[in-house]
Amino acid sequence: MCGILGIVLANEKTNAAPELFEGVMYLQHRGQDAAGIATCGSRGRFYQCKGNGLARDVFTQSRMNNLVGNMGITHLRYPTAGSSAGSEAQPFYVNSPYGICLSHNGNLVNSIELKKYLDEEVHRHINTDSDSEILLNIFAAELDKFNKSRVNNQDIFSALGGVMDVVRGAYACVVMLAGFGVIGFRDPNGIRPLLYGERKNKDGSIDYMVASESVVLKAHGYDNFRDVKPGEAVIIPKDCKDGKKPEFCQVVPPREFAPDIFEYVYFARPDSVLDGISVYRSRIEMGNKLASNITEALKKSHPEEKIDVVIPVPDTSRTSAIQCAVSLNVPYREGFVKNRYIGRTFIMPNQQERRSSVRRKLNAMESEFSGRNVLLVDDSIVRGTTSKEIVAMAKEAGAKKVFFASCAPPIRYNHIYGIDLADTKALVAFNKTEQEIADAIGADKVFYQRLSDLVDCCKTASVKNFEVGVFTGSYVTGVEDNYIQELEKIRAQNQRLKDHSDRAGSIDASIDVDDLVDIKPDVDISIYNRGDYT
Ligand SMILES: O=P(O)(O)OC[C@H]1O[C@H](OP(=O)(O)OP(=O)(O)O)[C@H](O)[C@@H]1O
Ligand SMILES: NC(=O)CC[C@H](N)C(=O)O
Ligand SMILES: [Mg+2]
Repeated sequence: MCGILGIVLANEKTNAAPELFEGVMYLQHRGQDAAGIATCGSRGRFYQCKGNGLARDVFTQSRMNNLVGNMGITHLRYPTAGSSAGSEAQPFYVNSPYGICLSHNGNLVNSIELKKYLDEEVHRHINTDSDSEILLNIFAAELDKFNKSRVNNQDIFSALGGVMDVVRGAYACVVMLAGFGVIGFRDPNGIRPLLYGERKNKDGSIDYMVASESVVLKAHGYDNFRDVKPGEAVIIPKDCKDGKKPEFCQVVPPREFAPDIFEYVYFARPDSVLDGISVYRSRIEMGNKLASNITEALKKSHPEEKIDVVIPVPDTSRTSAIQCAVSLNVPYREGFVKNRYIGRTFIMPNQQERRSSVRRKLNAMESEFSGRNVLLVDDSIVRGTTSKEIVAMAKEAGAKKVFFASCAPPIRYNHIYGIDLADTKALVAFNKTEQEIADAIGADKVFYQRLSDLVDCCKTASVKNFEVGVFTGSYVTGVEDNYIQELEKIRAQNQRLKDHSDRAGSIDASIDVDDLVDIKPDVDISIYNRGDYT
């Protein structure tokens, strides 16, 4: 999960950067690790600012002043392949052919094979462990095949067809071609979301936006918006006038349409509508279905007990928890107060930080817990970091019995398209029964949503299937045999590097030579990924 956004403004004299900055503020929840903006000026030159940190820290006023041009793209990163090094912040850039910048949301499951192809067949240099850099170079190599000094829309659509034929996995992308325009495209299964919208100006001209979530489009006055379809691309020319306008093309036939159900469970903002499905309404339904499950299960396991109060685990579960309480006819109380200055803990880069952040983020009010049987409701239990701490805090605050309900079914498999989890052993539900999970997090009982119920909460007449591999272990694109092992290897290597540098204040002499050959600088040092965040 990352946030991506692209804008082309009709007025060629207006800079897109301020609106790109405003826009990423609506997508920050999709990635807290790194942020980047690239714009393109009237002479076809790119301007870029990217680095580790939240958008508001990376995009300072002085850096923004350098970003000129009426079109641009952005990225908010939650690293899911490679590492969180500054050199892997996006957008990525290649100078040949034509000058291309790319922002990518998703993961490529055949990145190892693609990297080999780039090296051995088309001789392109890959400078990081990011699969997004691979994707950019595959697109560049496809465009190169035309061997033209200038490409047209048809060439770009054909090149994207070539990309979609060889690349497997999840990818929603915004791309900027120097002096040409902004391109949006979505993988043939539509795993990650992408929307397109138009905003009419007073003089009749039109601005265009492509973004990960509808909330950005809506907030910026873009209407007439729609989802990019699986396997579809849109090209927005840099100068939409004199009859020039965006062009859509179904570049490859769509495959099984399977948006990631985790967008509805956790990733997306509740006020977004993705693929015609309201995230908010789906979460309300999750609360309803969960309540009927709980009533049934509690009757069997604890017939003598009753739930006194429903308490959400802020923030994401709130919508479902309220509805769950209404359905159960039990009072809803905000027993945990959230510190508004702490971000999402799940997408923080390391376990130690995640664990301490849960306590800093949430504080229990004794008055709401003391002497009561509480039902804590969360959207999901993944590593169990949050639930373990939360249950302990509820008990410390005097709760009698603590039941823990999850709006998603048990997560027992990797999420290969967008959660930073290579090791299934890190999942609290891995190889455990529900009672063992309850014991592991210290709860008296856990309640899980059924998968069929979760699908029912989200589906519509036009979207019936979802990517649910995280619950079943079966993924819509399949996975290369060694893909997960390779991700694990890179992660372990990054962790060793980090441990060494944390201990010594810098890389120490005892570090394994194998690690040193792949050192990840915090500050971006490569010329073609040049950042201004120093
Ligand atoms: O089992 P875990 O590994 O702890 O992961 C699950 C938790 O992480 C997320 O919260 P997060 O703090 O990221 O964001 P939120 O404030 O949007 O709920 C999610 O909403 C769960 O609470
Ligand atoms: N979460 C994402 O979409 C990440 C995109 C890409 N795989 C990266 O790690 O940078
Ligand atoms: Mg949460």
